[in-house]
Amino acid sequence: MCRLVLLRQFIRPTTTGCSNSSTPLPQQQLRSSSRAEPSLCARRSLHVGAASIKPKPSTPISRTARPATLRPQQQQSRQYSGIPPPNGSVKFWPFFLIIGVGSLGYYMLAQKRHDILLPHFPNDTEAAQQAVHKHQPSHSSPNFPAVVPRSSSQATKMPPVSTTRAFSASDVTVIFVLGGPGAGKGTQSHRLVETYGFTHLSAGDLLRAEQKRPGSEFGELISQCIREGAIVPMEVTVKLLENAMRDSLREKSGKEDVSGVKGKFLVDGFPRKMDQALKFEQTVCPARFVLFYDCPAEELEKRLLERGKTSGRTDDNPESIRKRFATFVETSMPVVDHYEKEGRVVKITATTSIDDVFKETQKQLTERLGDDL
Ligand SMILES: Nc1ncnc2c1ncn2[C@@H]1O[C@H](COP(=O)(O)OP(=O)(O)O)[C@@H](O)[C@H]1O
Ligand SMILES: O=c1ccn([C@@H]2O[C@H](COP(=O)(O)OP(=O)(O)O)[C@@H](O)[C@H]2O)c(=O)[nH]1
Repeated sequence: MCRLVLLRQFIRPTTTGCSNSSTPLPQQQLRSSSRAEPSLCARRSLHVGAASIKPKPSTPISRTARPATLRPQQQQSRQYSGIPPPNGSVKFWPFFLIIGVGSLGYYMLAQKRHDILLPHFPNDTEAAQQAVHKHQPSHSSPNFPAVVPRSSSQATKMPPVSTTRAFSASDVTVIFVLGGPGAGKGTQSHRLVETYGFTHLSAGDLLRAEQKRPGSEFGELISQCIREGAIVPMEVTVKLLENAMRDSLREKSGKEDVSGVKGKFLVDGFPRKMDQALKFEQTVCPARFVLFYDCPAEELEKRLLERGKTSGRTDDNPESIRKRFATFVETSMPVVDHYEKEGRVVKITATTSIDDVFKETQKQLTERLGDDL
């Protein structure tokens, strides 16, 4: 894909040039940077070592050269350092007391920090994903996203993901809407809602709403992922989408049980990672196809910086944009490639005007969906 090539060219110099980038560093880069650190340390210690082991003029001290007797002042000071007290017992308890109190203080501080901090989010995006994936899905909170209080012993748990499909593809039409950040997914989705009555589910909007929800167990995790341009663990996003679909069908039908209720959904900005794609199609509903808005990085960046003037989003800034581009190329494009191999991608050039992009979208959807549109 020529646009992809452009995007890859665009991000390469920035991602490889920044050492504190949150995007996944190529393994080689990681390895070389970890090799560089010891050598820096080695240089430092060499420097210190050279100073400390500088040979002093040798003045051999022979036993015979020592003064035979100590002056009274010296004798007194030695009583406090080396010579045992008159009663013969050395007092060790103050040392034990200090060590004991110090250890207890350190332990309490460590416990407190452990409770306050969410899973440590390292700079490397892939490492961050691994860190959060260590938290296994909980099988005891079926009403996610419910208010799950964080007790001191409770780590962040992922919501459960069901193993059967929540909706039937014969009732529900799902179209994934993908494209780089700022490609116009949201803009085109809104138009499609107005014209065809789709239900628009933006994964990013759902995550931002969950982030703000008082008592959300995932708020801090989501906020960190979004700022870092990383992908929130799929359990969270898949469950949010499933819940939103169910809510929409319930609202539409006025029934609690939504089996047999028809609906058509634009799932915007999802799936951004292969695991999400597979999990959603296995457990929620298979997608009909992917609407992919193709746009070069230069244009995306221009649009995002413009949007950032008014969006209030924590990730519409140059640093986060760079990270999002890298995540898009490395993690999300393989999803598009996967669906393309299956003949399930409808590619639309997103560089023309909003109206023209929409006309092209309508044309393609009509061809694909026919009466279902
Ligand atoms: N075809 C287009 N031409 C110019 N600007 C566009 C176009 N499509 C969207 N935009 C603008 O670009 C910005 C990003 O669009 P948006 O739909 O929010 O992108 P996404 O949902 O893909 O992140 C918005 O400010 C929007 O008005
Ligand atoms: O399935 C998703 C969709 C979004 N995000 C996060 O939400 C951010 C914003 O996504 P959105 O689709 O709102 O914005 P875009 O980047 O497309 O402009 C992304 O960078 C990710 O951090 C995520 O983790 N999983």
